[in-house]
Amino acid sequence: MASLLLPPTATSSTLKHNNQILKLKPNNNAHATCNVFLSNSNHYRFNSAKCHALFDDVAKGLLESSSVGVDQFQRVTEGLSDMQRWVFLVFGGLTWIYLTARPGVLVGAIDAYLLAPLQLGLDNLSGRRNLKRSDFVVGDKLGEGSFGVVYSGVLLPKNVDVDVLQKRGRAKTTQLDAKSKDKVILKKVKVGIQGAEEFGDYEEWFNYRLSRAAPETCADFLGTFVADQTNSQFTKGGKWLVWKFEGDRTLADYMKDRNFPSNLESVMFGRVLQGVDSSKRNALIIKQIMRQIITSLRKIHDTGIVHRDVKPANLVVTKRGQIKLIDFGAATDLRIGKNYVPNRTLLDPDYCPPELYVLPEETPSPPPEPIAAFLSPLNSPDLFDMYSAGIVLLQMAIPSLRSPAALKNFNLELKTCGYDMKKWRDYTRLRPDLQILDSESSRGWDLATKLVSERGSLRRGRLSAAAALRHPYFLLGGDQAAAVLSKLNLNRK
Ligand SMILES: Nc1ncnc2c1ncn2[C@@H]1O[C@H](COP(=O)(O)OP(=O)(O)OP(=O)(O)O)[C@@H](O)[C@H]1O
Repeated sequence: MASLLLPPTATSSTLKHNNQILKLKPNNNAHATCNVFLSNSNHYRFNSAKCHALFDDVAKGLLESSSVGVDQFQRVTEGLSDMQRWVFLVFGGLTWIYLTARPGVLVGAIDAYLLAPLQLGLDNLSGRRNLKRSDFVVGDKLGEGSFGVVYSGVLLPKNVDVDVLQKRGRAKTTQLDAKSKDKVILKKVKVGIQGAEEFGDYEEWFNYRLSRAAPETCADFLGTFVADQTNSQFTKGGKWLVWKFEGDRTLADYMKDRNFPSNLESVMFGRVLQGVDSSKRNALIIKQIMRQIITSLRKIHDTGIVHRDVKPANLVVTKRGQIKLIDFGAATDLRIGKNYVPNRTLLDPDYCPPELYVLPEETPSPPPEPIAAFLSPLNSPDLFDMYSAGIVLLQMAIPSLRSPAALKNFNLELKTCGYDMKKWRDYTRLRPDLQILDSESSRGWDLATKLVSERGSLRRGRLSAAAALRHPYFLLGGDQAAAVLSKLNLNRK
């Protein structure tokens, strides 16, 4: 039987048993009797034998209620000296802290080796992944990266075959009168280009991973198919990735317009801001966009993923005013070290932080995947994206930084100033209009200086997504209130 040792010198012991706080107190006459005070203020006196039995009961109860783990721990630690037991405890504790610390190597491993295969099985059963080329009609080309070409397209209804449509001369998206829910985006991975196949595999992997972990942050991923080589529309075979069409324009498209940010007002806030001073409106629109970007980054960073290509062209604006991340070809998952070293051509130098790689430069380059995963909790890899988010904030708030040429000049100046925005402000010849950032006690400016900066060490330096959301810039949530109001109005109509 388990027994609780109360040394003869002990004056009292407090224990919790059956939801009662028991205070056991030996009497002055040593072991002859003891007093038991219950938390319901009852008080009992026991003789020595009863007292001993009571201690035994309490000890047994404690051991039983403290889960099987205690039992196992006892078995494991049986035969160990006190010193060895302490070493065992400290080592176990540190391992646990390491595995569960951000970005969460343990949960990452569970996701990669358990949940991913499970999702694959379920998707196969439900037919979600059984896409084939004849399910789609491919439309206009929307973009071309180093490893893929992106097209608009339409997902055909189940009973319609693209070959039949082609024979009838109706195999163009414009001829299909597609409902918006059937519109898709297709990315064809280039064939015969070194690294392209790997890029396609990574992008597929990250999209499935995010559809499990943070689906609201990115475009809805429908799956992939491999085209045969015979069909003219899908020349040369190769892998295709398919997403739901999320919106006509990216943030970059909106920013090219002279009316930015007013051109986003109705999609983000409906008519809620009518009557508000125009500079305040602009500031609120920009704040809402930044809030959404950083909230999404916090979510993906919590899953251990760093996007590494955050820029206006990779942020799609949905018709409900949501900002969604696309293009995960350069992303990395630090919990399992996936795609740790991206192809450098995938990184956009205009939005890249000075440290370039996600781990600090001191890390021997390039560490193999498991080592990258092992090191990741010790670093702050997410800060890579926060720099890019800071550049997006600057471009939105300062009109003269929006063109690619101006951004390049800005980056040259910033480099000369050692990535110190305060120095840049005195140094620049770009005559920036800082009105939006300087409004509301310069909170926007302060946030920008804490994002567009050197990475720093041990979280002293650039702000993480979670810390940025706690910055005073976001505390006065006028933008959030307006967004909620506008949604309420929409729902009422
Ligand atoms: N889910 C989506 N919904 C709407 N539009 C999308 C979606 N995905 C991609 N696009 C459009 O396709 C364009 C190219 O997509 P993406 O950035 O993923 O491809 P890419 O091959 O990396 O091209 P690039 O190198 O030009 O960025 C985007 O800029 C956007 O306009």
